[in-house]
Amino acid sequence: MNLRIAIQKSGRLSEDSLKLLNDCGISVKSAGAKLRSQAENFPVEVYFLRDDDIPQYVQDGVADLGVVGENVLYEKCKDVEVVQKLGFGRCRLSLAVPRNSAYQSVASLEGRKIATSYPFLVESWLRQNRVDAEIHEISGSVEIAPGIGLADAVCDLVSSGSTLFMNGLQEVETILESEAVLVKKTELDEEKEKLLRKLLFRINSVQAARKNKYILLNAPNDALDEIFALLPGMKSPTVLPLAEEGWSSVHSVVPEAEFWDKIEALKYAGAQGILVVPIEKMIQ
Ligand SMILES: Nc1ncnc2c1ncn2[C@@H]1O[C@H](COP(=O)(O)OP(=O)(O)OP(=O)(O)O)[C@@H](O)[C@H]1O
Ligand SMILES: O=P(O)(O)OC[C@H]1O[C@H](OP(=O)(O)OP(=O)(O)O)[C@H](O)[C@@H]1O
Ligand SMILES: [Mg+2]
Repeated sequence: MNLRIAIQKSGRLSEDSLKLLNDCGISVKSAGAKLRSQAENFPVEVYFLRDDDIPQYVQDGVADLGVVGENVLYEKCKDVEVVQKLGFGRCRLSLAVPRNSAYQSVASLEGRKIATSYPFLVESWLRQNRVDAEIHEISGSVEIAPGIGLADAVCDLVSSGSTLFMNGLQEVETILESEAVLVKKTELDEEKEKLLRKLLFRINSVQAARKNKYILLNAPNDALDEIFALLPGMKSPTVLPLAEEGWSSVHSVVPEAEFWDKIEALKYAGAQGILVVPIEKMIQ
């Protein structure tokens, strides 16, 4: 019995999808000419596919699970269940117009032509905003459209904004924020659900580890109370005496997001020799 997982063959999500599986202790080789790969140490088989096809494959039960961007998932409207957000492939689906155009509000799109690979999402957004515009569907290189007279505006994915900039466009509306998600077929049999729970336990440990750092520092004993207040840790900090009288070593876990603020406060409280170490897995 295998869990069959569909991931993107080559593109923006491929490397992170494979890394996630590998960090979960599931060793899979990247896609070569071979488009199926059996993991060595977990009952998982990986299918390497075009990302657009993944929601359909999971809906049909050809694959049990898939890793896909929310942008593709919501465009395709397939009947699959989102199991977990994965924290990579972050981008937004945005409307953009030529930099020299006099865009003022959504109403400026009335009667205009919009080039996009996301006709369903754009259509729904236009309807919500009560704007009537024409959609011209193209499958790639969308940002070229206004420059060659194909459309007045585009709706495409943006992350750094450099593709828009290089093509003389400016972002004017965000219609969807997106990241990669793990999706599953709505009804899986009990044995596969059990494997999925096992996989999710590992994914959660990997994600928690990525969001936290292990911190070690030395501090004079009279500063410890203030330092403990800054470092709640998973339960409470570990404290070990140093060979030098009156000093201790403190170990704890700090969320990545609060990290720099904490370090400043710790130094101010008297901490020295602060070491910060990545965590490989974190089981809470
Ligand atoms: N610039 C970006 N930054 C971050 N994530 C992105 C970016 N562009 C796309 N993505 C995410 O990665 C997914 C795959 O993007 P990619 O450009 O590799 O797709 P593609 O060209 O359609 O690939 P395929 O050949 O599999 O159909 C997108 O659907 C989106 O979720
Ligand atoms: O805001 P930016 O950082 O410039 O990213 C945006 C670009 O990234 C994606 O294309 P990608 O580079 O993946 O190529 P593709 O069109 O072949 O999918 C997307 O379709 C945009 O064109
Ligand atoms: Mg695609």
